[in-house]
Amino acid sequence: MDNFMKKIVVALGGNAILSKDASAESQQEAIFKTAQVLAEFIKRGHQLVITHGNGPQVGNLLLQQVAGSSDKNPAMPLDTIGAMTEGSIGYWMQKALGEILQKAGISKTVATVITQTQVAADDPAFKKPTKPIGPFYDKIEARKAKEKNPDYVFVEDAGRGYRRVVPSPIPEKVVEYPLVAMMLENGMVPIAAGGGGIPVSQNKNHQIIGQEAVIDKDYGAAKLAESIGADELIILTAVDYVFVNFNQPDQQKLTNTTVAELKKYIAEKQFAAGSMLPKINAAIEFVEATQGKAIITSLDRVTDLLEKGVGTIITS
Ligand SMILES: Nc1ncnc2c1ncn2[C@@H]1O[C@H](COP(=O)(O)OP(=O)(O)O)[C@@H](O)[C@H]1O
Ligand SMILES: NC(=O)OP(=O)(O)O
Repeated sequence: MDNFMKKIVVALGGNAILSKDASAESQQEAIFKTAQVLAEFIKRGHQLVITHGNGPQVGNLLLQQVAGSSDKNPAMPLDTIGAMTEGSIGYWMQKALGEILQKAGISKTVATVITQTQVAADDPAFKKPTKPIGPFYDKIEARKAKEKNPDYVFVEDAGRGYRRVVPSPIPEKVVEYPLVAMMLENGMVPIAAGGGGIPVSQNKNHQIIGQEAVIDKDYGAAKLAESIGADELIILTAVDYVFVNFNQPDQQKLTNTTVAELKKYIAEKQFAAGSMLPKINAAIEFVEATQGKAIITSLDRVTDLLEKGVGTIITS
C-alpha cells in the first residue's frame, strides 16, 4: 500500500467481534485484538473510520428481549435493538482503541456515532427477508423456533446451520455522514454505521420512522465511504483473498482485479449470496462511485496489506 496519508473506511466482519462465545468478556477480548490491528492504520498516519457488523449481536439481543418481555416491559423493535448494538459494540471498540492509542502515546478521541441509514420504505427487501441474525440452529431447533414464532423465517446458512433472516434494505444515505467527515477533519477516529446503521425512512410528513430490518454492514460501509470521499474501503473478513472456484481443488486467489472482471465472476455465480457476494457488490459500488480502491482481506493480514499490498485489490 502507498505510504501517503489516506482516508480509509474499514468494515469489520463477524470474526473481529465474536470469536469464542457471545459473553461480553470474550467479545471485548476479540475487539481488543481487532483494535490492536486497527491501530496500525492510525500509527501510519491514516484517517480511519471504523464500521462493523452486528448480525449475531442483534439477533441475540432480540431473543433476550422477547424472552424477558411482559406487558409492563415490552421487547424493543428491531431498529431500536440495532441502535443498542451500535452502542454496545461501539463502546467496546472506543474503549479498546482509546486505551491502545493512549499507551502508544497517540492522543486521539475515538467515539461512536449512533448512525441512521436511510432506506426506501417500499424497498422490495421488506417482503423478502435475507439477512441472517442471531445464533445458528440445527434443523429441529429451527422447526421448534418457527412453531413458537410463525412469522419468523429461517434459512440454511452456507452449510453452517439454520438462522433467522430479516429484511435487509439497500442503504440510500448515511444520515450522519457530515458528522463523520467533521470528526475526521478534527483528528478523531469515528466508529460509525455499525451494523450498516439503523434503518430509517421518511413518511409523507417528513417524520423519521425506524424500520424492522438489519442493513448489510458492507453496503452501509460502502455508502459511508462514498459519502465522505474516502480513498479506500477495506473489508476485513476471515479470508486473505477473494477466490474463484472457492473451496474447489482449482481455487484461485484474486490479487489485483477490476470491476469488470468481478462482474463477469458474479455472472458465473463465483461468490456465495449470504457471504462474499455482498462484499463484492459493496466494493464495486464504492469503486464505481469514487474511482477509489476497495480491498478485501483478513484481519490477520492487515500488516501485510499495509507493508506489501496483500489482499484482493479492486480498482476500476
Ligand atoms: N469466492 C469466495 N472467495 C472467498 N471467500 C468466500 C467466497 N465465497 C464465499 N466465501 C466465504 O465468505 C466468507 C466471508 O463472509 P462472511 O463470513 O459472511 O463475512 P463477515 O466477515 O462479514 O462475517 C469467507 O470467510 C468465506 O468462507
Ligand atoms: N449488519 C451486518 O451486516 O452484520 P453482520 O456482518 O454481522 O452479518
